[in-house]
Amino acid sequence: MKEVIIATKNPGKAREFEHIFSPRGIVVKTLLDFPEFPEVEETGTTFEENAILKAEAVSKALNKMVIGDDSGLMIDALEGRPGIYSARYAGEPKNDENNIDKVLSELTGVPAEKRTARFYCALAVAVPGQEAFTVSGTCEGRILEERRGTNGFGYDPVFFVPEKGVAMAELSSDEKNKISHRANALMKLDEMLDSLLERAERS
Ligand SMILES: O=c1[nH]c(=O)c2ncn([C@@H]3O[C@H](COP(=O)(O)OP(=O)(O)OP(=O)(O)O)[C@@H](O)[C@H]3O)c2[nH]1
Ligand SMILES: [Mg+2]
Repeated sequence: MKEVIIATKNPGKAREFEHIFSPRGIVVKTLLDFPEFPEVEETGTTFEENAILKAEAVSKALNKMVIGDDSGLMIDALEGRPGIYSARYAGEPKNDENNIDKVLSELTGVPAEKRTARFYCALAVAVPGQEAFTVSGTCEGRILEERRGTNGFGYDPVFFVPEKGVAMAELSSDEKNKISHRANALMKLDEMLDSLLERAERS
């Protein structure tokens, strides 16, 4: 059985990875399957550093290949915020609704053409005994003035995807997983993934 471990406790990310991997016959495990595993502290200053911190902590603990995902929303009118602080933008404990409210209030009065933003996803691959490496993907859009749709997670209800003409949260998971920052990053792993998984199976 091919299995990939993702170092995340975020159920929204977990669902997306399952959706992307299961048609390929790959079983996804996340930290939701290891509830005793503590949340990895994200002390890095970039998405890449944090993705590596997550992947390596879990890879060392389980002695297996692990993928870490650090992602977030970068809004041009807010000089790239919330960025690496996206999950906790409105403070602890992390709360998607409060984060959206904070972003919308900071953008009050900013016209549509200046509400450009992008999602960014860094994926780190940690293999025991090897140096971790990263790939990244983005997805361009614009911040709406109010929520639309109920799919996805995080800031999806206020992230307008121009190429689709709807909010990210109005897309089906099939549609989101074709165009998202996470899907674009994963695509860059695609060629390596089979050999990495075979090696992981043998280890
Ligand atoms: O609308 C969204 N659609 C997405 O597709 C998406 N991807 C990331 N994000 C935001 O960025 C934070 C990640 O922070 P993050 O990488 O630290 O993850 P997290 O803390 O939620 O879980 P973990 O993986 O660290 O366990 C998340 O909480 C969200 O606020 C997204 N928002
Ligand atoms: Mg996190």
